[in-house]
Amino acid sequence: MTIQWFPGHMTRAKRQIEEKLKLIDVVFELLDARIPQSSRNPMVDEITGTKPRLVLLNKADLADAEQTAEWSRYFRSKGLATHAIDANAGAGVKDLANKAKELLQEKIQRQINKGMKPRPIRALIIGIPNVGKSTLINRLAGRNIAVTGDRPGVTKGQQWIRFGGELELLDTPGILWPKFDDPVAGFRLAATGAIKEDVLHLDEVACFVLKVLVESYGSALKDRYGLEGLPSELPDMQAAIDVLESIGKRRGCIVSGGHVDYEKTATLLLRDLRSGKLGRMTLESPEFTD
Ligand SMILES: Nc1nc2c(ncn2[C@@H]2O[C@H](COP(=O)(O)OP(=O)(O)OP(=O)(O)O)[C@@H](O)[C@H]2O)c(=O)[nH]1
Repeated sequence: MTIQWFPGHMTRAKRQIEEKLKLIDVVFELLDARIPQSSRNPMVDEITGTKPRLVLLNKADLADAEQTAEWSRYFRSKGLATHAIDANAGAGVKDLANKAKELLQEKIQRQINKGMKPRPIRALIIGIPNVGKSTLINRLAGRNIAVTGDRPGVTKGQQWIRFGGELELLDTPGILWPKFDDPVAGFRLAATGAIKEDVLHLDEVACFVLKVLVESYGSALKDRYGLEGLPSELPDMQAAIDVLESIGKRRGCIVSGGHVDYEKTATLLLRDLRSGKLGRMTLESPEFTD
């Protein structure tokens, strides 16, 4: 679901997360592994403060594995522990308790030294819309539980979900707003489906995607649509439209008069990208973000 964010919403969302932080030991910051920087809330450091945090690169099954490794190195260089997961299929999810334990080692050791039995670690999942918060909560819970009531401004009784004997999770995630002020981040968010398609023009999003794909994943693009003579980069919008047109022709996205239906072609391209049919792809690299 995409929420329209206004300053009032942001303040409320921030306050709601700050309330939840009082209850927990560790934050699981969920990012989309295909766009780790663009799917990051711009105020997350400020909001989470000194609370121990684990960055989870979700949808890793759709991302370029080499790039995910690069991003993990990047976050580690910033002092943030990172772990790649696929909340849908469950890959990496069972390691979460151990990862959280590693982060809280000193605190746990102090409890043991005092002769106390360490209690389960309490965690909160936070992230922007569509990043996979509910999917991860449901996977950890081992069943579908309702979390949709936790929209900013909607209050709901909170419960703990037990995962094994060592981890407890708040059943309502913290919802953060995505980046708005950076137009390129906006295109990346639209490309992966994190923001609604009617916010940005579909064909513009498709042209943005094509530019990235031609430059980084040209052979996958060629193979998928049987394209010939694909350039190694797209210097301008017209060059991207030309590729979109070739795809439209190859896929029979034609309207009366024999013209290419750009919207239909753009929809097809974005559907293929989001479902992984084009292969595993990451749309931004860490070296460009600092
Ligand atoms: N391929 C893949 N898809 C995923 C993964 N995690 C979540 N999804 C899909 O991403 C979409 C959004 O997941 P949700 O769990 O609803 O995301 P959310 O963060 O709770 O979204 P909001 O309710 O809008 O805040 C769904 O179609 C999920 O099936 C993953 O690791 N891999």
